Amino acid sequence: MPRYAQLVIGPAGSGKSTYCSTVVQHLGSLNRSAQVVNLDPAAEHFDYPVMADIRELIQVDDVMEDPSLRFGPNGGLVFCMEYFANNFDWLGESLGHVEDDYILFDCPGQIELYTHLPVMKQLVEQLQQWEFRVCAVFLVDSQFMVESFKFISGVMAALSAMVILEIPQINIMTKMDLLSPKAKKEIEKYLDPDMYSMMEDNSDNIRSTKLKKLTKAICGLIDDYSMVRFLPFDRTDEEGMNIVLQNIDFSIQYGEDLEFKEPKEMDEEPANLNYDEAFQDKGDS
Ligand SMILES: Nc1nc2c(ncn2[C@@H]2O[C@H](COP(=O)(O)OP(=O)(O)OP(=O)(O)O)[C@@H](O)[C@H]2O)c(=O)[nH]1
Ligand SMILES: [Mg+2]
Repeated sequence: MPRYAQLVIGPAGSGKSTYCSTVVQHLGSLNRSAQVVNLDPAAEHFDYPVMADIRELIQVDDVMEDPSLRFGPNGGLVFCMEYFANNFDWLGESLGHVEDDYILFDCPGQIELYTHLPVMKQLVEQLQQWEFRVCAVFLVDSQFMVESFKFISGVMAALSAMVILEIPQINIMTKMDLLSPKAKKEIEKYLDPDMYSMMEDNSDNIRSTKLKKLTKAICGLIDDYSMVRFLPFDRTDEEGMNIVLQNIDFSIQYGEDLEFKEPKEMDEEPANLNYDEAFQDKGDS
């Protein structure tokens, strides 16, 4: 039987730890069990019960205080993650082997982990060897996405994680509950973005012709290949959370084996919604 994993990633403060605790609670209310592993060696606060905590293996404070290392907070975190990559046995022992596991990994927010360092890719490969079906859940804070250029840089960050990890990725805009109804309406255009018109709207702000051309080329590439879109995540909206979960479950084929063993009733709803259908439903409502 496969095991299932969500790698919860995204910039610092985007809401990763809050997402993990909200989703675990929500799954509990649906009678589905899920566990969380904290992979942030600098974590100070989270309010979910942990199945395993990287701080048992190594802590950033210890690394920073070590006189032979003398790292600052960011270098310290990179050191911790490299140490972790050399000690995956610790994670293997902590996870044990329970069939049908569904585990959320609450990852650190440093962007360099998803742009050029190999550790997250190594983690994915290790989990796949342990028979996990892994997807990435990339979070961005909706508060920062109300302007086109901030949005484009968020898209690029999501894309860089997609390219480096090479696994299915669901991109999510968090903290939707903090938006006013007007801002919510405004942000809808960013969920399934038309990058060409976004570029047109803002191209007057760019003075350099070369930069204008480059931005246009990037927007065109993203749009032509429909590479990045976002699902809204509002922790106060159960229906919306279900749509996010359906997309994630679909990407890791959660439930396929269960269906195989227990044939469905004729009139039963399909367990997995197609990504487009789910997105369409949300867009229409
Ligand atoms: N209102 C609201 N606040 C949120 C939500 N998600 C996160 N927050 C708040 O945003 C802040 C950061 O959230 P965290 O969950 O710690 O973010 P994180 O991505 O784990 O942060 P790092 O681990 O430091 O990178 C906290 O004050 C949270 O309470 C949300 O959906 N709604
Ligand atoms: Mg966190």
